[in-house]
Amino acid sequence: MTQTPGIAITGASGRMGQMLIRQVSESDRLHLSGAIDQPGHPWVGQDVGTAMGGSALGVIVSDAARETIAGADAVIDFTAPEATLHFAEIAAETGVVHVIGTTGMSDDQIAALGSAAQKTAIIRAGNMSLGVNLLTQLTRRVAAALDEDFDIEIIEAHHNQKVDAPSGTALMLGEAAAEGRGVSLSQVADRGRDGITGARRRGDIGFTAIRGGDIVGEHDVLFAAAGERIVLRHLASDRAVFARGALKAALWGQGKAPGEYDMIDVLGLKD
Ligand SMILES: NC(=O)C1=CN([C@@H]2O[C@H](COP(=O)(O)OP(=O)(O)OC[C@H]3O[C@@H](n4cnc5c(N)ncnc54)[C@H](OP(=O)(O)O)[C@@H]3O)[C@@H](O)[C@H]2O)C=CC1
Ligand SMILES: O=C(O)C1=N[C@H](C(=O)O)C[C@H](O)C1
Repeated sequence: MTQTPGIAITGASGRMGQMLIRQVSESDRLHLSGAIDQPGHPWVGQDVGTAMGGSALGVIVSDAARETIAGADAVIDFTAPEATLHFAEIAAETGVVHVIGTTGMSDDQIAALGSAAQKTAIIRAGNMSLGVNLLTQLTRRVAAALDEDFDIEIIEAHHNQKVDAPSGTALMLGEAAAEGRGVSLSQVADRGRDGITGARRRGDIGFTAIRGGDIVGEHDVLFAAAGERIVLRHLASDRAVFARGALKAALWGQGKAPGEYDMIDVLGLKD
C-alpha cells in the first residue's frame, strides 16, 4: 500500500495547530507524522490527541523541531514570525515543503524567506480559505474597474487574542486593490487614523481593525463614492476553512520545484 504524505504541525497546542491536527488525522490523503511545541510546553512528551482532550493519535508532541520536520513530507506552520523563519531554515535544509499561515511578518522577514525558497517549496498566504482567495481576485477586478472617486476601505474583525493588525487577510485584500488600481500599497496605505487626521487623501486605501470576543475572521472591502457604495464581504465562522486550505497546499506542494507559491497557485485561481 502507498503511504500518504506525512505532515508535521508546528504550534500544535495553538488554535490553528489543534484544528490542523484534527483535520490531518481525519484525512485519508495525508497522515500526521509529527506535532511540535516549544521546549517547556506542558504538551511536550504527551500524545497529541490525548493532550487535545480526545483519544490518542499515536503521535507524541516533540520540542525537537529539526528531527520532527525532517521526518515529514510537509510542515504546516501557523505560529509567529520569528518561529516561522526558524522553521523555514529547517524545512529548506531538509527539503521539506513548508506551508506558512503565520501573519504579522515584516517586509524583511518575508524577504528572508526568499533564501529558504531556493531550496524547497514554500506556500504562504495570509488566509488559506477558498472564499478569501476568491475575494482577492474580485477585489482586484472591482478596483481596476473603478476610479479614485471610489474610496477603498478594508475593515477586518477578529477575536480578542489576535496579536497583529491589520490582519494578513486585510493586507492581501489591500495588495489586490492596489494592484487593480496600478499603484503600490506602501504608497497609499492609511493604517492608523487617530486625532486630527485631516480629510481623507484621494486614492488612499484605508484599514480598520476590530478586536473582540471569539470572532474567527471577518473582512469587508468597501468602495465608497458619492451616492453609492459597494461592499465585498467574507465571513469565516469556522477555522476549518483555513485548515482545509493548508492541507490542500501541503498535498499540492509535493514534488513542486523550490520557490515561493501562494493559495492562488494552489487553487488554480490565476486569471
Ligand atoms: N493564513 C491563514 O489562513 C490563517 C492564519 N492564522 C495565523 O496563524 C498564526 C497562529 O494563529 P493562532 O493559532 O490563532 O495562534 P495561537 O496563539 O493560538 O497559536 C500559536 C502557536 O504558535 C506557537 N508559537 C508562538 N511563538 C512561537 C515560537 N517562537 N516558537 C515556536 N512556537 C511558537 C504557540 O506556542 P505557545 O503556546 O507555547 O506560545 C502556539 O502553539 C497567527 O499568525 C494567525 O494570524 C490564523 C488563522 C488562519
Ligand atoms: O489570527 C487569526 O485568527 C486569523 N488570522 C489570519 C489573518 O491575519 O488574516 C486569517 C484569519 O482571518 C484568522
